[in-house]
Amino acid sequence: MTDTTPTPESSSTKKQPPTILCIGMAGSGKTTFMQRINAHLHSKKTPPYVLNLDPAVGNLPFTANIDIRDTVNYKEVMKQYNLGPNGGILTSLNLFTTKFDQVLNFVEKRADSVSHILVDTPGQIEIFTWSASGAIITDTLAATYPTVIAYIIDTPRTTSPATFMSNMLYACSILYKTKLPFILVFNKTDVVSHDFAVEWMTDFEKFQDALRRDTSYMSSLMNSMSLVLDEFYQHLKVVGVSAVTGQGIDEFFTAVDEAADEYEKEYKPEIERMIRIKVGKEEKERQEQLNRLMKDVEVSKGAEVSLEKGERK
Ligand SMILES: Nc1nc2c(ncn2[C@@H]2O[C@H](COP(=O)(O)OP(=O)(O)OP(=O)(O)O)[C@@H](O)[C@H]2O)c(=O)[nH]1
Repeated sequence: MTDTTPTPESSSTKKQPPTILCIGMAGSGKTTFMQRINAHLHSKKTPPYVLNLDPAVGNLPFTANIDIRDTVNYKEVMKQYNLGPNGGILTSLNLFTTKFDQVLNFVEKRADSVSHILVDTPGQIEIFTWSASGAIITDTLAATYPTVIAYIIDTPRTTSPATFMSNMLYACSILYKTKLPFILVFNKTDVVSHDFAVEWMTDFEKFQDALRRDTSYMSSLMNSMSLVLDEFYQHLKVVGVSAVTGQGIDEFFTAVDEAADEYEKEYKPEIERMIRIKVGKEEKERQEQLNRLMKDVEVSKGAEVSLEKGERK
């Protein structure tokens, strides 16, 4: 019988489908965007594999291959653990994460036949971005698949320099936390074009002008922070889309392809290096434990320990 277990080399050279993690503030249009990109891939006859990680979503306008709601009922979790809505969502995500190895097995079985893996995250952004389970899910997916963050922004609600800046700072914190290729998706461009945002990101003076016009108490704080963000913008891809009309979706997928290439060239070697360090550390600890055990055996001169005295009759 031949052994079909993939070696680390064969699995790392196999082309894996890019994973798109959709993250965004409540109401930014994540679910509508997921519906749009899912429909787009189906229309191209390159269907994706879809995961829904939002336990509180009422009506999902697309079919998810794996839906957290099939595993945990967040209203029951709220009752059982006496929690409010956010605690209920977080606990449901934690419970689901304990089974994530099984989820990965399902994904792996289909990885050869799907074009992308799409992941919708809970509406309350911090539940995914600042929780241990969110980090475990992100890191586990990113260890195998070229994983890309699609950060969805509600463009019409980001036109003031203050909201724009807070949104960018939030995106910046997610970029540095996940250390993954990042696409800023300016959604709802059917209502307001994202040109102002591109201008602010590429021309520092233009953003400074906008800040000067903004007389809110935050403007001096933002003035200094905008200098920091200039460096952050270098690491981003920016696209404007409308999840409702479908405009900009082709550009979004071009950005995903580029981000997936970036993952292979820059991020994957770093992720593999971190995994090697972790495995090396575990191996060292195991070896130390073994050495301690061998020492104990030496001290007792290998004499057998009688269990008879300790047995209760
Ligand atoms: N005009 C316009 N409206 C949009 C677009 N995308 C989403 N919306 C609307 O924005 C609202 C929020 O969209 P959702 O897809 O539910 O947003 P969400 O981020 O999943 O919201 P949560 O469930 O709170 O996480 C809905 O009323 C959508 O119809 C868009 O591209 N253009």
